[in-house]
Amino acid sequence: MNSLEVSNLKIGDDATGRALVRNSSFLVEPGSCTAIVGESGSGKSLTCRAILRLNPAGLRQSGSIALGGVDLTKLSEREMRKIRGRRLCLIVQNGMRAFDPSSVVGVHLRETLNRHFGWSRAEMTARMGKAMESVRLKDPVAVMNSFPHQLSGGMLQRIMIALALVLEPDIVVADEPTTALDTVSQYEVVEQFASLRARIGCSMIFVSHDLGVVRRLADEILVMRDGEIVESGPTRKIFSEPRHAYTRHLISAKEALNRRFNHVMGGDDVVDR
Ligand SMILES: Nc1ncnc2c1ncn2[C@@H]1O[C@H](COP(=O)(O)OP(=O)(O)OP(=O)(O)O)[C@@H](O)[C@H]1O
Repeated sequence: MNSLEVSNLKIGDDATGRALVRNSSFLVEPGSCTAIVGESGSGKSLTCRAILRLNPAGLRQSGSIALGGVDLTKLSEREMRKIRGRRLCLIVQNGMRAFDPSSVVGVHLRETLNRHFGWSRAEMTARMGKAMESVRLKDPVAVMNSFPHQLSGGMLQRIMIALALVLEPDIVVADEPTTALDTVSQYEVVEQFASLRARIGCSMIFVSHDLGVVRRLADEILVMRDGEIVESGPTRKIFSEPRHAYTRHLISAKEALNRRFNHVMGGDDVVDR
């Protein structure tokens, strides 16, 4: 597996001249998980999409993004298409948007696998079926014959994880993949992300507003605010010794919510007033 090194990434809006991501640099080591946290509009999604070169053309971008030493910003669109999916996999917040609503999901899955491997239709179906079972999707054949709107958000995210299991990318970029799910599905999907990493040894970039999820999955954390990385470091250190006032604010807001929840549920914690 390869590392991903983002150096001096700047993204700006040509139309307004606004700086949206300011000089971001970070390294994702092979096999490790880096979480990006920060308030809405801080530049998390733009950073994720920049890695896959999926930002709109109206946004100006500079800096380098090296996957295993190869600068992705220098590749042709044709070369980049071979890397998307096969080596870099994006999982977005709303599973419904990832799929073509007019086809059953099996069509989309086979198209993706067909682009990267020379497998027969039977082999693609067999591999997807096995991966779906391993992410606890019952009856893979029925799932593959369903339209996206017939499946729940949690099922669609698990299908994306199953696809990643088959593709075995170097890096999975997950942009708030659990935000739109109910609590039970969130828990199940987070556990499937953990097991995906353990099974294929991929690295992960995981964007989440949920610091509980971040604590469960991430080795490193980047805290973004107004397009800037204001703090970064190992997860345990960020939680135990947050240096930046904004990071302390994020952590204390999360702890206050936990205390309130425990209080409402009959626990002993005192509620902050
Ligand atoms: N295509 C675009 N053109 C102009 N500005 C954009 C574009 N996409 C995003 N922005 C702006 O860039 C900033 C960062 O957006 P981004 O989507 O990266 O935020 P985010 O941290 O992912 O927020 P959220 O948690 O709400 O998803 C925001 O102010 C947003 O309005």
